[in-house]
Amino acid sequence: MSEQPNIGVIGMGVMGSNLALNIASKEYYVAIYNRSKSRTDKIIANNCNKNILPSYSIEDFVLSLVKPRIIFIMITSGIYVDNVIKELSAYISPGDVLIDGGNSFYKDTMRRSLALLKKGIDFMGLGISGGESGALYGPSLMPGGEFHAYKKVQKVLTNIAACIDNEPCVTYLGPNGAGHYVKMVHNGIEYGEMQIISEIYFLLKNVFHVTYDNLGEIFHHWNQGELNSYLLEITSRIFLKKDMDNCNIVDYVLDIADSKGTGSWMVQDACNLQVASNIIAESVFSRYVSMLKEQRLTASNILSGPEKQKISPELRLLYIEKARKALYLGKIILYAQAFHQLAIASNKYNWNLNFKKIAKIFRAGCIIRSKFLQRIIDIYSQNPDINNLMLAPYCTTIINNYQNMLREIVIFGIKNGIAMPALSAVISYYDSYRSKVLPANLIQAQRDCFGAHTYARSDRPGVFHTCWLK
Ligand SMILES: NC(=O)C1=CN([C@@H]2O[C@H](COP(=O)(O)OP(=O)(O)OC[C@H]3O[C@@H](n4cnc5c(N)ncnc54)[C@H](OP(=O)(O)O)[C@@H]3O)[C@@H](O)[C@H]2O)C=CC1
Ligand SMILES: O=C(CO)[C@H](O)[C@H](O)COP(=O)(O)O
Repeated sequence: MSEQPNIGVIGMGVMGSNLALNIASKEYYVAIYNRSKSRTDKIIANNCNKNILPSYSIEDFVLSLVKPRIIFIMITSGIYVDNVIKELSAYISPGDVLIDGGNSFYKDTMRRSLALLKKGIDFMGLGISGGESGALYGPSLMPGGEFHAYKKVQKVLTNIAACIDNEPCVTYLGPNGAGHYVKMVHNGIEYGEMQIISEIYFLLKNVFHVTYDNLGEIFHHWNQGELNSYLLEITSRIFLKKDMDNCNIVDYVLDIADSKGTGSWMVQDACNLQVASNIIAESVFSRYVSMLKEQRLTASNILSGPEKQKISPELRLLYIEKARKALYLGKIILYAQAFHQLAIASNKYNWNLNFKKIAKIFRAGCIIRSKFLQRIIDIYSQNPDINNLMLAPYCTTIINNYQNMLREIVIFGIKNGIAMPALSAVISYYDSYRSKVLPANLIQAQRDCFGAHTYARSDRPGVFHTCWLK
């Protein structure tokens, strides 16, 4: 080990502290710095035998590191990252590498890369997934930046990343904002999966009267098959978690979902790219509706819904299996949308994203790790240029077998007054995507009628305008 730290980490919150410990555990000497001293002191007090050197000013922190310096910035995203970069700029030197490992907006990363490149500083936007245990034991890493900068940090990233089948869950993704874009899409998928799982849970609980204990068992059972995923696994365990009075804690968790921005960025970006990521949009909007708790309480006493159906035990069993299939189908179409958005963004920004490699680094360490990712890898191995994952033979077979179950589940939810925004979005997107003809002809005619926007015809080439009201 060198006498001076060779890696630095700024930000000793959940992610930064665990990442620093992970790096230190791989025989690096790590310098740490946190805005508030107390967090730094806590890390040092709890890890006195580790290769960690605390600093209490940015200047001391930077000057403690051997050149070329590798500095991870692990702080709250937004303007704070600009402020920290500004503070660092007074002490760092050309050739040093700054790595922003937070959930930064990819356009901020593009801007920061360009500005720092002019000063000879390499900047990488690094998506990190895995939460606190991932950061500590091995996350999935999504690096974007100049390739020569990646080469400087490749070893440490490879050493700290999760590993599966002897392959580290890190790969160079592309220049500037590519890494943070992929992380944003990862989070969009995370939102979508959490939402469709929640819709299924809510239907089973409120219409089929499945208890939390049974939900835990059912989800655990589902997790043994094609639906296997980290999110399903933690969900089954959440259902079963009891407090001291033997009550299921989840029952007492307030139904207001928070969000920190990545989901809404993905949806805003989908609109900018004109990509129909409606499942993720509904997942984001559902969190916003959940925030209207007071209004919902008032409305629940004023606005009526349907009577809930009475369910026989046989029907209950039948529908639980249909729900499993609806969930898997929802997941497949969610991924189809997310990877489509990635493809369009990759073209727009010339990132040349490799979708097979992206699916590979999602397989371990990260929040969306699941069995289905191997299917995606197989699909892109066979056809790297596939337009939409739904068109791959594996997905087509599942879709054709399961689509009626999804319909039944969504109809069942609607009939019983249970909102299913994301799963409804899945079936609507699916039906639109497979339609030879859509009602867009009428929209074009309306646009031409009120705004003389013109239209194309299906029977002959040209641009047309009609005086519709004369
Ligand atoms: N938690 C998670 O599961 C994941 C989080 N991320 C991302 O990683 C980043 C860090 O998240 P996390 O560790 O959870 O956050 P925490 O809230 O646990 O910690 C935030 C850290 O940022 C520092 N900070 C905040 N504002 C400033 C500022 N103005 N100047 C300097 N430092 C500041 C805090 O310092 P202080 O102690 O002084 O307040 C603290 O060290 C975020 O971008 C987050 O989105 C990415 C993947 C997963
Ligand atoms: O990046 C993450 C996981 O991958 C973070 O946990 C992020 O905070 C999750 O997003 P949100 O807080 O909006 O639910």
